[in-house]
Amino acid sequence: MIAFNSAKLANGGFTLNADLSVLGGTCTAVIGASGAGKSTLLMALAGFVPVARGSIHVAEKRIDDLPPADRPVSILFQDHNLFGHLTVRDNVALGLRPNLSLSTKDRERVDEALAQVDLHDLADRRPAALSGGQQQRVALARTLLRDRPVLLLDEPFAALGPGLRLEMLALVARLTEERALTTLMVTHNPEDAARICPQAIVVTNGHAVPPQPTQTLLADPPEDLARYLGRTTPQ
Ligand SMILES: Nc1ncnc2c1ncn2[C@@H]1O[C@H](COP(=O)(O)OP(=O)(O)OP(=O)(O)O)[C@@H](O)[C@H]1O
Repeated sequence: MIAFNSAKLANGGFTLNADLSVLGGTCTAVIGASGAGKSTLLMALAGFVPVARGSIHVAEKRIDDLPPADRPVSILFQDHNLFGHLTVRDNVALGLRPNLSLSTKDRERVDEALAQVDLHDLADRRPAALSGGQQQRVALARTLLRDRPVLLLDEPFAALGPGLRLEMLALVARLTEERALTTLMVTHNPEDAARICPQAIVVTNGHAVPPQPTQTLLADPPEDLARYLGRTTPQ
């Protein structure tokens, strides 16, 4: 479980207030207009945006005073930063050992992560010989190897076609359940949010609003969310 306690997040000159908690073991969407502060919320959890007031707890433990590397968090971005000269297996192994010096046990864990994202048959290929969706799965396997209980996804599948996007969403939903992860997913696509996230946080007017049921929110959105979703009728 994640809790932002009367937190004021200071991203340069931009401030976001968050006083909310997120259920563990499930996927929660983060939605709102461009520039509203969705990435700011995720980056504060990961330790790249400072908390000027209040605190952040994960599973009852205060984390906002920890350096990024010590936080129970891993992040997947849209730009997955794979290394072109390394095989799929080595790109994944980097999540575990940055110097690629692997023990037998490490190798087993890498193979396990590859199997979880159905990439074991492609482990010896280089990223250029993979589709966009397969590349994103390599990045996801590397993220999973970090074995952190909180998974942050910042518009990870925006560049993928509809079929691959649905495939990746299903994979995230499955891994969230299997590993009892607390997943926060920033998305501009309400259908993606509704598909795998029972609850959604709306970021608007300098505030992250506590999670509400996604279906209800999208069926009857407040005015500014309706405007963002393009559902307002012109006057
Ligand atoms: N380093 C920074 N210094 C000052 N302002 C920043 C910095 N980074 C982001 N901002 C501002 O903070 C606000 C929130 O940015 P953020 O990236 O969190 O929004 P977002 O909701 O994720 O947007 P998008 O959907 O476009 O990715 C924006 O107005 C942005 O211009």
